[in-house]
Amino acid sequence: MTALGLPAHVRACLFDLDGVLTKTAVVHAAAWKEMFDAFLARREGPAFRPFDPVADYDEYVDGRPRADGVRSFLASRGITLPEGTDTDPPDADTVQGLGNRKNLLVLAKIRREGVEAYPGSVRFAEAARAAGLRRAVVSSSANCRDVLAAAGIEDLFEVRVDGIVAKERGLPGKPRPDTFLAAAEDLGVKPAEAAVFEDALAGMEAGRAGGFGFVVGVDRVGQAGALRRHGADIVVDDLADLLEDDAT
Ligand SMILES: O=P(O)(O)OC[C@H]1O[C@@H](O)[C@H](O)[C@@H](O)[C@@H]1O
Repeated sequence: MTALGLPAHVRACLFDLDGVLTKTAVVHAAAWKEMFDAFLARREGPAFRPFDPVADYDEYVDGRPRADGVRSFLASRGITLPEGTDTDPPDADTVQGLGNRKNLLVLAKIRREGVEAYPGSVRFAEAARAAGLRRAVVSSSANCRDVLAAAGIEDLFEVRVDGIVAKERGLPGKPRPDTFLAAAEDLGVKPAEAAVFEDALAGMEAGRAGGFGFVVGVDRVGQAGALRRHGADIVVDDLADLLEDDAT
């Protein structure tokens, strides 16, 4: 293990964004809940079963590209909607319309509340840079670039593979490993030389499926066991826990 708490063969770090670098997983979860609950109430009446912002979010939505999250949660309730197109208005009951509605809610929340980076993640990424490790952000979010900029941390990363880049390159999102593999390739390292940092179960699966050198589960919500079952080699509460000078 190195001073960064990583195996010696690791030459690059591939960081998820929401919930790993920035405190935005809860913002996404709240926006998903607001959108799905309004949709379910309209469709099923007042006795509808609400979206659970922990269990449903983790299982069906977290870490996946936006439209995949819509489809996957609706499928869990036995609902299929027409796909629509990405220009659908936010009141259209299509997969894309629901996704657009949720995105407006996320953007409004981010505008209102701003974006904060986790201080421990910033210190870890700075330590990785100082140690000569390559660094990428790998996020399903189409808002990744704006969130990095709002948190003031975009300069810490050499490569960004996000929802927009994935769409341009035709890469399937997490839980498939393709976006992480593309980031490793862009950084010039083999998957076995890269460590993946993820808080989402879908991200863990992507890390395992891609044959990466080390998979770090970041547990912000008390799901360490599930992260391990989905592929984490190690689980930490915060990236600062990996730094030698923070070890107790
Ligand atoms: O809707 P966006 O910003 O493109 O993000 C897609 C997904 O990005 C992931 O990073 C989040 O974990 C999900 O909650 C989110 O739905």
